[in-house]
Amino acid sequence: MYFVSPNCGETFYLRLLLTVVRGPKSYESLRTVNNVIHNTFKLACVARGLLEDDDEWVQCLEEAAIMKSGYQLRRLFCVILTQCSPLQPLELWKRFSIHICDDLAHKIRTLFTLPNPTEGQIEDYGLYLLNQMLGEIGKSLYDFPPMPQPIENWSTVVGNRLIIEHRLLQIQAQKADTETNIGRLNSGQRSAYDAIICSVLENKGTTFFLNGGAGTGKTFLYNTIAQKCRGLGHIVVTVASSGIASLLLEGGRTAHSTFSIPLDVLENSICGFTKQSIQAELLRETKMIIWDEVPMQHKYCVEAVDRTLRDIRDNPKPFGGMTIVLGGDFRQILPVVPKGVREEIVNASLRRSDLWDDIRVLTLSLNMRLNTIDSRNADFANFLMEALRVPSWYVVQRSSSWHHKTELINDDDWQRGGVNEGPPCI
Ligand SMILES: Nc1ncnc2c1ncn2[C@@H]1O[C@H](COP(=O)(O)OP(=O)(O)OP(=O)(O)O)[C@@H](O)[C@H]1O
Repeated sequence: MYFVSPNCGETFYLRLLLTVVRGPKSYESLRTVNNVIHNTFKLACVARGLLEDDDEWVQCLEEAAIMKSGYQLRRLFCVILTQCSPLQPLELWKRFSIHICDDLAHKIRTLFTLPNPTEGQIEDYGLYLLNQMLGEIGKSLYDFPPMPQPIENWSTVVGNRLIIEHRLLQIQAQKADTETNIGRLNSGQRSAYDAIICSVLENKGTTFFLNGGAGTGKTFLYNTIAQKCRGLGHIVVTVASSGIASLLLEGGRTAHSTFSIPLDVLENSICGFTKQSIQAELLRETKMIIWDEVPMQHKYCVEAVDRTLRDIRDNPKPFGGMTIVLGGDFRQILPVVPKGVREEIVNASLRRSDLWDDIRVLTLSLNMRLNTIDSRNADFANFLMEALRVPSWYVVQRSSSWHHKTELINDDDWQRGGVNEGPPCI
């Protein structure tokens, strides 16, 4: 018998019935249980006790509703629909829609200037957003009967939802006290800030690499720059290579989800969205991209984004002529190359990319996390920096062929943009 995935809906339930009903003469006879003709194969399966109930998903949503936001619950509901084949999705929706849509009254008031949205409108907008999320993975609410469809065509009012999300960030930035944060920048952060803001305001399209060890205030600077530019009405896309780091950035997402970077990225890969998509429209409107923790990303990921931006913005300059702030610390995690040897890992680094030649490096060196007024803290911070810069001075050498110079983080090397022989860096 052919394999049918549980995601195939009625076809799956038909197949399930065919495995248990003896000698069926018609589709109707398959749907008949105890002389009752059921409307769908799924209901016939339920009547035969072939399916489990949705208790598991009820418990999951009940627990999530206590601590998750409306957006996170919509994502979870989307996963439950697409991956878990709930028996009665409509019942789940009816039971939890109030939680799943709990942020939407505010959104409708802000986006559509509708002062008092009704419960029906809120739920309808929730269905619209759910449908959008399903659309990202090639599904729609039609695939999960009897889930209702959104009645209102919110897209004509909303436009590009990604751009709208950024407009909300701009409104927040305009209310924030950006000037106070700018005033708090130390001299290294301030000169980096000036260079980046100058590139944005004068449309220079420079690509920067903000280099700094742990605690040197990179995240603080990213957020200050993003806030300033958003306050001026520009769109700033903030991403990080890991989900945890993206949470520290205002409006941050992972680079993979924002740019739809393929999981198996290759030398000539491009991002997984078309020139007509809403992502492309957002990136054409974007003034600057801030990308944290780039050293842990394979250089092909950054190159794929560069290639895609040149294409969708019809501009042959690096990253389509947009100001880009890449950042991170080459002393921290390097790209993961499955079963890769040292050369392969080093080769996968951004520093081995052709893009590196066009990158302007800005360096932060003052550790802002430690209270350096206490000299013991300062000494410890310096020790850590040294241990990471020249690890072989602090560990027993395994081979005489190892040198004191470290790869990727060697000072001379920064000037030349090349990579020396030496032990793997931490
Ligand atoms: N100019 C500043 N004024 C006041 N506090 C600052 C300043 N810069 C950074 N900080 C604070 O110092 C701490 C470390 O900064 P941040 O997290 O930005 O460093 P980082 O370089 O991103 O570190 P990591 O690489 O570990 O993520 C944070 O608590 C941050 O709020």
